[in-house]
Amino acid sequence: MASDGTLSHIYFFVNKDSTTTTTPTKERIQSPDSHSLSRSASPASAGSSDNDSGSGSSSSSASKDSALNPLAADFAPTFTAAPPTATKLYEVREIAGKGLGLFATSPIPRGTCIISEKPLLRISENALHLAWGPYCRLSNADKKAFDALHFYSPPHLHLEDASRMQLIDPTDSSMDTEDVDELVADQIRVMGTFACNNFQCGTGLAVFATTSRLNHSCVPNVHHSFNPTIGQQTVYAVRDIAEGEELCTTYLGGQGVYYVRAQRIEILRGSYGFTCLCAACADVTGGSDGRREVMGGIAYGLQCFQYGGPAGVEVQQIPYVPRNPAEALKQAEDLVCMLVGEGVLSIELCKAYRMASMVALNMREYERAWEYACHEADVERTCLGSELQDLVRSGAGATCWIEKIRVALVKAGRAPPAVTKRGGKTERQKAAKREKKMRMRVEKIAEKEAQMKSEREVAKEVKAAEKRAKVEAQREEERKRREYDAQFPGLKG
Ligand SMILES: C[S@@+](CC[C@H](N)C(=O)[O-])C[C@H]1O[C@@H](n2cnc3c(N)ncnc32)[C@H](O)[C@@H]1O
Repeated sequence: MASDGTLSHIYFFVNKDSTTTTTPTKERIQSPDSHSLSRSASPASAGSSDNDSGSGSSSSSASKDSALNPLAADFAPTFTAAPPTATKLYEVREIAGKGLGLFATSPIPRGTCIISEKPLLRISENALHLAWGPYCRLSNADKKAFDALHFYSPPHLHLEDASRMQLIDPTDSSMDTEDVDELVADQIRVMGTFACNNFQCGTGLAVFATTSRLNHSCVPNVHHSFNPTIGQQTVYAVRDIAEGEELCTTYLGGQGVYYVRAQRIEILRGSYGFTCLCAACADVTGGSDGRREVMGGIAYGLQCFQYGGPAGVEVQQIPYVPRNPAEALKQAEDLVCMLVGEGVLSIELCKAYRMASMVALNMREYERAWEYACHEADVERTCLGSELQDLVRSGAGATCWIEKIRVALVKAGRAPPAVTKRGGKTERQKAAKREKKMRMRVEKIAEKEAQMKSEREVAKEVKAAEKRAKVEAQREEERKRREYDAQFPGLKG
């Protein structure tokens, strides 16, 4: 299921070397996700995990402002932990066409920890066929919670074959056919349930009593991840959520945000058996697809600019690779605006801010580097909370990046900007102006992209018409030749 992997590798950009066979993707964008799926078994007993510890709002108006105004200068990172509360912020409800889902029982501010829970059943990656053993060792209560989860058997996993090949000893004559069939059916149920409900959990995969009730949206309002520091799966609100709103995460983590609708439909149907009807998928104007294509292109282009392209490929041949640092900075800023415009507010947004900050630092634009790093830290805290010691240890988190910028500033003989100062009116006006400019630039890019797309379509049409005309002409010639042959049979040949 959707994954950013462990927290410690969330900051890697598009992985140009890895390939997965489960996820049909554009060649340049690879997904590390494992996709899996299912169907509702026992709605009544579902979703009430004792492990859940909801927590109250931690969202400050500072983070709210920066969410609405992603490149605004008036941001102050706060890093305050969400105060824990006993109140459960969601309930499990049935929803037409989706089975069960989680719904907000009160308004949930951005950055709130909604779920924090331990895995129900955990296995190594690529070991679905071995899920039966760990399942059998579950306590009765956990087995009941697992059995209540949705079941789906993705055709490409061939669960029956996997069960018969892996788990049955063909020489065991003590088992009659009925026993074997029953065991196979049980194993299929366990594998299918695991496949459709699992999330990345450290280096393995795990199913959770509550998180596994989250339905998918390509414009998610929550972010899920496994936090190795606390050993729990956490789910945070990435924007303010209204009471009664369904909580949705994305099953297409990482680069999946850059897939266009057709790609997403293929993956979600194949692995989870449903067709997504979220706002992005319902957008028939092609606007969302256009933006996601451009965003994916920019993200990859920036990665190539910063780290180099694939072996043997001239970087400048790759679309969207910026020609110079100034262009790279503009593109990174555009990417931030487009992600926010598209409602993609989690880790890919962190990465875009990091890229903007890195390019700015290379250009010795220290204040901008600092500002974008602070925005990154804000989004990071919103999605992952504040217990991020593992990120600090690995040096991957935003705070470590901010520290690097601070060192660079000191080396350059400049004082680090004050971080706690909230913006005044003029700052807000400046930020609004800047954002307007950005949006105009983004719209221009999208327009250009749409124009190029329509030109490509026209060219395709013309080519198809030419081909049709050619076939028609050949047919006509053939018809005339046959007519002539019929009239003058003696001259045939
Ligand atoms: C991890 S479970 C989510 C909880 C599930 N709805 C339940 O009843 O337990 C994944 C399954 O939920 C359903 N689902 C998830 N997101 C959906 C969506 N956006 N539209 C329709 N069905 C969805 C699909 O049947 C999918 O296989």
